Amino acid sequence: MTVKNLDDLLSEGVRDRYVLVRSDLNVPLEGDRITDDGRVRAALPTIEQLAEAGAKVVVTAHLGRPKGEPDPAFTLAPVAKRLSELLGAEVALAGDLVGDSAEACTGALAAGGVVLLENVRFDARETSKDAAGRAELAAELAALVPGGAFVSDGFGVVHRKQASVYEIASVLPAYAGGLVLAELDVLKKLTDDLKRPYAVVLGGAKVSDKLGVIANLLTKVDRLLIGGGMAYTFLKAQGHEVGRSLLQADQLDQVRGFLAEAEKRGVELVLPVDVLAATEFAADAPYEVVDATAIPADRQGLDIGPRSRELFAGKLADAATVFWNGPMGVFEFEAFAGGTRAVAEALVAADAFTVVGGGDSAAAVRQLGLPEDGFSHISTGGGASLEYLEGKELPGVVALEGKN
Ligand SMILES: Nc1ncnc2c1ncn2[C@@H]1O[C@H](COP(=O)(O)OP(=O)(O)O)[C@@H](O)[C@H]1O
Ligand SMILES: O=C(OP(=O)(O)O)[C@H](O)COP(=O)(O)O
Repeated sequence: MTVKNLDDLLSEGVRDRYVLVRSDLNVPLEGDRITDDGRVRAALPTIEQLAEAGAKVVVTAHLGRPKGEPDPAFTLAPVAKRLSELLGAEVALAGDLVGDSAEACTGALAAGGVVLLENVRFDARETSKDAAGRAELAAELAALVPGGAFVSDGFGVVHRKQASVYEIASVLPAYAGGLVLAELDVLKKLTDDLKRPYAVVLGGAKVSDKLGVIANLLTKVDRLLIGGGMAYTFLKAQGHEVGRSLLQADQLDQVRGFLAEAEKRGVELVLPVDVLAATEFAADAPYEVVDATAIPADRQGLDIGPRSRELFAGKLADAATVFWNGPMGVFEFEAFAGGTRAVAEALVAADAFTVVGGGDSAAAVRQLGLPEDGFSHISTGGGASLEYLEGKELPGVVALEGKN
């Protein structure tokens, strides 16, 4: 891979030069309170190095999945505030992405200053399927930073073929940021120097996205443990009722295929045997422990149950390598955090190379008070890590290759 990196850019000299940085600042929020600032902290070193070298730093990032138009619920304002605190210098938030406010803010930047553009997904062209639309937005972003360079540092989003991740690298001299390189370096160990048994644990709520990686993972892993919101599509595919639990009804056939393929390949596919079935999606919802095969029609599974926790921990105890993405339940609610805690504790206890990936999974580990050094690596990217482990090319990395 011939990719220029941040050090190359710094050694070219950036004083008074614009640098557009794509970071992943997609943090969990409760109202306007950031519940875990891990991604902001992870983005900091690149921004700091560029500012210290006298660049005019323009940061672009997304928050959540707004519908391609401005939506105050997804403003990056809390992130700009946190970034300012961590940086110890004011980071202005432009009121838009490529409009008058962005032009004014970037135009007023002094050497060493940092500006954050408003949520890049407020513009429908960012995530558009139409490459011409994405290219147009990339050109508008580039116009904000005349004579500038681009640093790709948002590891959590490198699997997305989006304007600020992919097309932008064709219109500005492009460099890989330290975070992207560091993350790829660790993940390489899971592909090039893999110790077996190799277990992957999947959960979380981005079920449709992450079902897509399973076909490939089945060719690589010894054990696949499925919990979280992902488990119910598997239970349903086995013919069980899942009540009002999260379900990807249009992918049941695909999941039946995974079950058959796992059996054929001798991959141990482990599903929950019991779940906490709640009356509603709420922190104080009444719930009961039920067999995973007998979820009442009016209930939804919000966590894996005690027998499943033991089962999962047992399957992880003698693994040599574990990759985990996606909480086992709605860990944000104390009553439904036990399954996630059990898996996290099993990883800490295991004598294995352990990687946790994903915004919420990493947040869960920290919020539940587990020691960060109990894991070999905590990655900022869930989907990005999974697609790398699948052996897929990551658009945000491909875009950097052979540039400059
Ligand atoms: N059984 C479940 N039902 C609904 N949501 C769930 C369930 N289990 C986990 N979740 C939710 O999944 C979310 C995280 O999913 P995801 O974004 O896929 O993980 P990550 O950010 O680590 O990649 C959390 O907010 C959690 O509440
Ligand atoms: O949170 C993210 O990914 P993750 O949940 O897979 O870790 C990234 O910010 C990417 O967000 P997206 O999945 O909405 O493209």
